[in-house]
Amino acid sequence: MLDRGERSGRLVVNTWFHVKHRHEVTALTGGAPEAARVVFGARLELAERFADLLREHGIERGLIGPRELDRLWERHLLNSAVLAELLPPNSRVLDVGSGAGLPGIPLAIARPDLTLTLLEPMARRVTWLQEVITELALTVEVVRGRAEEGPVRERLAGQDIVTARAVAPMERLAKWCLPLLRPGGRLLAMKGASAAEELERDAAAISAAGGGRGEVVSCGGGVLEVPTTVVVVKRVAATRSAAGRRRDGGRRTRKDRGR
Ligand SMILES: C[S@@+](CC[C@H](N)C(=O)[O-])C[C@H]1O[C@@H](n2cnc3c(N)ncnc32)[C@H](O)[C@@H]1O
Repeated sequence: MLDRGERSGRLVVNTWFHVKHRHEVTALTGGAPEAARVVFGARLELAERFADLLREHGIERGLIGPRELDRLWERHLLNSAVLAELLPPNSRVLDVGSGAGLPGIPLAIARPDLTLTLLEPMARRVTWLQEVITELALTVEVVRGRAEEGPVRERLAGQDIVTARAVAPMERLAKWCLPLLRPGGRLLAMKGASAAEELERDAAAISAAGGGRGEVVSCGGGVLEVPTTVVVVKRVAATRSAAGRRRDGGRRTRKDRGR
């Protein structure tokens, strides 16, 4: 799918969303598109090394499918890194279900000011994430576990931001991720074209889990052909169980009940 054009420094690419309509992107040496320099700046080389690691080991280690090799940058690295637009400086960020390291590793590369943790339950993926972090000398913590587990909640609660890409529907993400945020913190769920429908469908569950109304926003509009669609949900209240008790151990106040 990815074939080198005749002119030097240009690539002709069939992108994932326009398979029939070929378009051109300017390529940097090493195969990264020009947009990668805008997004990763002086840390582009680290992003290129991550792309190389995924290209060399991603398929054999069950992290990406063979079709992803040709669209690593646009669909995976850049699509993930542009989420940085929504992250305030020096935020404490948790990437739930990090898998191959998306969006967590591109965010760690693009934004070294963040305090980043990657959460992943599968042992072999945790090993991969630790290897990548060592190889790229990133300051990132990796935790093995599931977002909804008690010890994980105790250890990782109070995040400013929780990210999740291709992990679960909004209903489950809200239940798993909102308790990991500080009040006022935000869940950023990377979603596809049906983001607005999903948000509407799961609105009641999101509210019950302590989330606000939620909105669909777009990131990377200036650099990506297809901007990244993100569902943003603010944690506005403590998570409530059916019995009316807060999952965080507190009692409901008159103010809570009136919400
Ligand atoms: C489809 S993969 C996506 C991985 C990565 N975010 C990406 O976009 O390439 C979903 C990941 O979520 C992890 N996962 C599933 N349930 C989870 C849970 N309850 N808590 C944390 N991670 C979970 C899986 O182990 C898997 O690595």
